[in-house]
Amino acid sequence: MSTSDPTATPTTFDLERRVDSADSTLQTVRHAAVALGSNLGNRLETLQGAVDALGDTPGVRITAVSGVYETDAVGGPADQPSYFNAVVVLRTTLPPLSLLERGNAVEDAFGRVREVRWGPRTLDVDILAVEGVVSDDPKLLLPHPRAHERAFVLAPWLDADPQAEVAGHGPAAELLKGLGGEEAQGVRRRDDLRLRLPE
Ligand SMILES: Nc1ncnc2c1ncn2[C@@H]1O[C@H](COP(=O)(O)OP(=O)(O)OP(=O)(O)O)[C@@H](O)[C@H]1O
Ligand SMILES: Nc1nc2c(c(=O)[nH]1)N=C(CO)CN2
Repeated sequence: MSTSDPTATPTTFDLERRVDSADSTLQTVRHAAVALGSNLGNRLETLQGAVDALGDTPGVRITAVSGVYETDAVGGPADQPSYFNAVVVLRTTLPPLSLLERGNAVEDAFGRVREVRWGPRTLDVDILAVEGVVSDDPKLLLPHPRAHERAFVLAPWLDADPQAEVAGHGPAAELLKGLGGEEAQGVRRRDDLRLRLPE
């Protein structure tokens, strides 16, 4: 409206502006970090498929993808195959629970079955952190409650975001150092392998 008179009739232009400004508050854009893991099937193809599927999600834009790390399985049944792990950093307008649901749908699309805790899986998608969000809802704990103690998470996360921090625990670089570095937990960067950012 060209006038501040509250009784004046709003023009179409003015109404559009007000709707736009309401939209911008509904559509908060947040940074988030998502961990990917695979230790069954074609691990590299699965991780790339997961990156592409996440990147294809309306309201999600992937801004960085880590290198690929081959990692000894932590927890669960003995003698599991090694994992390929990676981390993607993204910007999203999705509410955190919708991001989790999308991650679960991508796991299902890659044949994830849930039988044994920490058992082998074609694909695991974990939400590591969502900017400004701390959650104690067991459906979505944020930051991820075990991220700070897992070199297979911290090493690729640092790759994708050297400034990464785990709220309540500190900078990822310090946390990884405190664990004795990546080698201490059997985490090896595979320089011969690479994940592409979605086009
Ligand atoms: N930050 C999070 N990211 C992903 N899942 C979460 C998160 N917080 C809570 N969950 C819940 O954890 C449940 C179990 O997830 P999942 O089977 O992938 O665990 P996991 O990957 O095997 O183990 P871990 O949680 O130790 O990584 C999911 O149903 C989900 O609702
Ligand atoms: N190396 C490795 N070990 C794990 C992983 C993983 O992604 N990589 N995920 C787990 C449950 O999320 C349990 N153990």
